[in-house]
This record gives sequence, C-alpha cells and structure tokens, in this order.
Amino acid sequence: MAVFSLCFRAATATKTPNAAVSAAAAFSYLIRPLSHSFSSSSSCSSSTFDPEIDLSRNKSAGLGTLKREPKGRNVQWVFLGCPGVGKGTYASRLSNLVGVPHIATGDLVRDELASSGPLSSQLKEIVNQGKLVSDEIIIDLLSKRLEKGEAKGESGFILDGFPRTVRQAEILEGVTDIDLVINLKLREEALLAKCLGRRICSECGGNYNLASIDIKAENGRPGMHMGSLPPPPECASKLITRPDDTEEVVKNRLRIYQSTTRPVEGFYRSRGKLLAFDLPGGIPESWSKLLRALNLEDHGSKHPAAA
Ligand SMILES: Nc1ncnc2c1ncn2[C@@H]1O[C@H](COP(=O)(O)OP(=O)(O)O)[C@@H](O)[C@H]1O
Repeated sequence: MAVFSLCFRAATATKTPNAAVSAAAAFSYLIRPLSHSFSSSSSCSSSTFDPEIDLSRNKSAGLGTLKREPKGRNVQWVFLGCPGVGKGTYASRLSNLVGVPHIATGDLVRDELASSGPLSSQLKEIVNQGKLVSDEIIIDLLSKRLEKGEAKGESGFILDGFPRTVRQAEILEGVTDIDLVINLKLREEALLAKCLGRRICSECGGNYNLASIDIKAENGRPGMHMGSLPPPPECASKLITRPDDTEEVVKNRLRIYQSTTRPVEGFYRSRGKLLAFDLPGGIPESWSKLLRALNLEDHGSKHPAAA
C-alpha cells in the first residue's frame, strides 16, 4: 500500500500569505509518478466527440496498469468540468469500478455547512453566492478527509471539484502525482438545465436529475438527448434542491469556472495529463464510451441511477 504521510493541515491554519503552499511542502506521498501523454481541446461545451478521447494508442491508461500501480499505489485521478457537467456522477461510478474513494470537495463543504461548525456561517454566504471558498479552507477540509481515509487504509482517490484554481493545482502537484485529469465537457445549452434539474433525497442523499434535455440537430451540429434521472418512488417526496442551484447562482458559478478554473485545464494540459471527454448524451450514451476512452471495462457492476 502506498505510504501516505499527511501533515499540512496544521500548517494551513497559519495566516501567512503562502501558508497553503508552504504547508503543502510538508505533505508528502511516497509514490512514483505515472507518465501519461494526453491532450485536449479547451472548450467546456462541445458538440463533437473529441477524437483525443481514443486512448487505444496509450495502453498505459488501462485498468491493468492504472488501477494498481506496480508499487501498489491505487489511481489518483482528478475530474474537471463545469458545474452541471456530471463530474459527481461519473467520478462516483468510476470510483466503484476502480475501487478508490470518490472525494468531492463540494460534498466536504456541504458537510461542513450542515455541521454548524465554526466555519459554517462564513461558508454559507460564500457558497450560496456561487463563489469559491478560500484555498486554505478547502485544503484544510480535504486534508481532514484524506487523513480519515488514510486511517481506514484507503489509498488512491478520484478527486471531484479539486483543484479549482491554478494555485490549488500547483499545491496538489507539489505534494503528489496525479495520474490523469479527466476533463468532462458538455454542450453549454445543457449545463444550466442540468444544474437546475438537480435534486437530492434529504433522507438517503441520493442524487437525481429531473431535467430531460433534447437538443435538435442544427447547422451541422448533431442533436443530443439526455434523459432525466428520476428518483425511485421512496425518495420522490423527499427531494430537495441545493441552495446554490438557482439560475442566478449557477450562472455565477459558470462564470467563475470560465475565469478561475478554466486555466487549470491548461495547467494539466501542459503536463500531458489532461484527457478531454465530450459527453455525447446522458449516462446510457456516455458511460461505455467513457470506459472505452479509459481502456476500462465494466463487467456488470451495479450502479445507482446517479451518483
Ligand atoms: N476546490 C474548491 N475550491 C473552492 N471552493 C470549492 C471547491 N470545491 C467546492 N467548493 C465550494 O463548494 C461549492 C459547491 O461545489 P460543487 O458541489 O463541486 O459544485 P459544482 O456543481 O459547481 O461543481 C462551490 O461553488 C464552492 O463554493
């Protein structure tokens, strides 16, 4: 198992401007980097199936090599993509398949909000406006989650929602080797509708989506269908909407993605780690193609309708 020593949480609590960076220097994994050579286009929304997702030319991306690295380390992947693109859904499915934890920083933030801890009221205002919380806070929450996982013997991860700034990416790069960054892309017309259609079961936490999207073929662009992900009957009366999934806030989050997170794509592209995947539709249309792009196979494992 990978030896994973994490000791930057305390340091991130300090108030020096470069606290997170210097803290990160104290955060070390004893792992060996894998080398991948992927590239991507830069758009978050695209109607075409990106030919660069065909990794058949790069067999090292397959489960055989990536699921468990020769020294015994599990995969360390990152999911990038606009709000509403489906990062949580696909990251969760892949984490079940590959056998590593799916760690979503948005979930860590929401857990912190629900805990009514000291950060809670400060975070509430930021999150409900669709803004990003500070790098220090997010790294602190992520560190705690990784420490807990380490104590339980977890190794490897699929990160969803982190890094979201170039500074976060630099910190992460400084402390560990990310094997692969999957950049999910979906047509812009679908993103807002998908965010507004999101529902969570207040009892079991299941994620569903009421939006059913049909985009007609136009001007040489193919049409696209994304079915809804309806809740099972037992959840139907318990659905809630995230407070930051209102139209105004989603539009703000999309703007922040363009200005602040988009450069993270370039950060990983220049390091040859970025794999662009244009979602051709909903889960039925996309899942098997994503697996093919990753040289993975899913031998009938059971998935919930949504992450
Ligand atoms: N890496 C991060 N850096 C800063 N803020 C974050 C980060 N991850 C999550 N957040 C906060 O949590 C909110 C919800 O995150 P998430 O569930 O990932 O949203 P989205 O659906 O926009 O991808 C974000 O709008 C932001 O306020």
